Amino acid sequence: MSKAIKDYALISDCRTAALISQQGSIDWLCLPRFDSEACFAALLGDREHGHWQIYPEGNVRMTRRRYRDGTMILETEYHTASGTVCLTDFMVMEGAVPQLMRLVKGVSGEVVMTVELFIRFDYGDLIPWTQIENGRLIAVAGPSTVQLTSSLPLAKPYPKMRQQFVIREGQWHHYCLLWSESHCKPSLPVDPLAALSDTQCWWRDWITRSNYRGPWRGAVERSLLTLRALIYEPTGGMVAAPTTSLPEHPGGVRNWDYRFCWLRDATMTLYALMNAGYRQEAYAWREWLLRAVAGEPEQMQIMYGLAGERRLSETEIPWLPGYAGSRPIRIGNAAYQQKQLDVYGEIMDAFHLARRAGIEPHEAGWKVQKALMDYLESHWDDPDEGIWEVRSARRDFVHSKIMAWVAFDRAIKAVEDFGLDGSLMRWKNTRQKIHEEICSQGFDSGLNAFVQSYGSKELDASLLMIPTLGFLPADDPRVQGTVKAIESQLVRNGFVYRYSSKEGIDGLPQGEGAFLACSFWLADNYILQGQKQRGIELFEKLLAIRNDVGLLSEQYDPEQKALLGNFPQAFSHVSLINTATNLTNQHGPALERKK
Ligand SMILES: OC[C@H]1O[C@H](O[C@H]2O[C@H](CO)[C@@H](O)[C@H](O)[C@H]2O)[C@H](O)[C@@H](O)[C@@H]1O
Repeated sequence: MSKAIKDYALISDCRTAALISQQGSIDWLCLPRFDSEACFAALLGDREHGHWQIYPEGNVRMTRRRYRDGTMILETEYHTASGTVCLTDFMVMEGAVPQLMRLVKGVSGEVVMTVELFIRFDYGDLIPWTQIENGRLIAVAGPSTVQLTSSLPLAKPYPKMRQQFVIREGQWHHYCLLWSESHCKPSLPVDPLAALSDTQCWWRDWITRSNYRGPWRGAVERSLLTLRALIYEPTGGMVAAPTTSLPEHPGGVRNWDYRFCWLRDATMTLYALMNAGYRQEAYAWREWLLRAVAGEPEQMQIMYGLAGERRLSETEIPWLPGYAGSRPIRIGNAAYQQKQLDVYGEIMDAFHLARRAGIEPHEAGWKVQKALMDYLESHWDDPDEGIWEVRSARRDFVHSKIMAWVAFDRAIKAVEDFGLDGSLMRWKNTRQKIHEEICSQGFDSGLNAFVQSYGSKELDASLLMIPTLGFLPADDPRVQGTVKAIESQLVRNGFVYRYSSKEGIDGLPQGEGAFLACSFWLADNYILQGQKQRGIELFEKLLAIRNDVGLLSEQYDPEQKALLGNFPQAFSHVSLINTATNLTNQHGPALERKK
């Protein structure tokens, strides 16, 4: 049976990441990159699809987990009848190759520990050739070698490695799993305690650069660290989440691969990081973006691989049973071929925010922005698949049109406020035309609300972003009407669903959870409307559903009280940071981006 998603914690070396259960089992690890094949895939199948567990033998009375302050180093303490043991898990930062370190420390008494290692390459399918060589376990298959070293002698690995050892108060042992290319000689593992200290310094140096000082500092810093953990250090690209196919509905088909860089998710992340004072990441992201979108504007994609790869073809993996039986398991994401007009607005907004934050302008950057604007001038009125990436017919999504308006608005501001050259009059005319069109075709006076697409009677929670984007103020009656309508139709148990779950709305079978980012956006609206206390209540309700180590997935089932969808998801953590910033800013929301 699948463990609850909330049972997992994340460790990362900003190249790849692992998910570790409360029971000390690493059930998800792709090597060497976030988007590589998994060598532990028990998350989407059974233990035999690959896992690595270190756990006390016998009865565990209590388990306590936490990250070391300001780091992505996980400490899990197991209290048993005979003693207490602490397992410290982390990925080594800045190692030559990915290395996952596990330290076992005796805290009190003595505890018998069991170690079980089952390496299966290619998402649980490929049985590696495994042997013990010079005290090291070496597993080879195709392009990858995984090597395990330890302070303890290793047991024979056929078909899996299973061993026990006793740990007494004050003792410690370690295991190190190291990846290398199979045609190369495996690298030497680093010293575990030196690696622990260096990795701790790396994360703490990073988090001390945060300028958030409000009352939700713990939650904000954990979210910032999570976002940082999802940035692929070698290129500056960022994955939406480190997993594939964690379902939006248990047993359902809404299972997607999120191990790619969405321009939308990345620009929103950049916004949150810039607000928190992280400029270096903004520079790295800008360079990544300029490389990824280089070329003809009409060939720009809505998402790319970590290094800007363009072909992300979606395939299904038939051999994995899926999380809670949720199939198919998808590798790749067909959304890369979609048209989503909002990304132009996201990019123009991100560059605008960077200019406002004093990040020095970039000549090539403005050239790219102007080329995108040229393209958008003749395409803003095209129908598209929209922010939610519907897999049905293209429509005139109101959110997409609003983001087209944002693109022109920020281009105009680049000329007016920052002295850049551009077609000011033409852009102003188009901005006005889009605004008028949205207000006449995207607003339903019967519902007194903006609707999902032109002529539709459906609501859409993406429209909660209208005031934060500066399209209309929060006290505009049409915005207030939209918030009211969303409250009455899309809010259940206090959580916001992104749109109606009616058959045919998005081309997929029904059934998904409340969308957490949308729930944070509702809190933003309360704050903008001056209802700060209501905003705080909703925000704290959302904080309460984070798991024990502060992580959120994409969606939530309020009835089952279960996190759903890929985990942890950047979108949710970005929204948490933004709402906290909004609430903390005494002089009004920081999120009003129009200025
Ligand atoms: O639910 C349908 C779609 O779900 C995914 O998209 C969602 O995640 C993206 C990454 O975080 C986000 O940018 C998008 O707004 C969300 O709707 C999936 O990637 C799509 O293929 C799928 O159609």
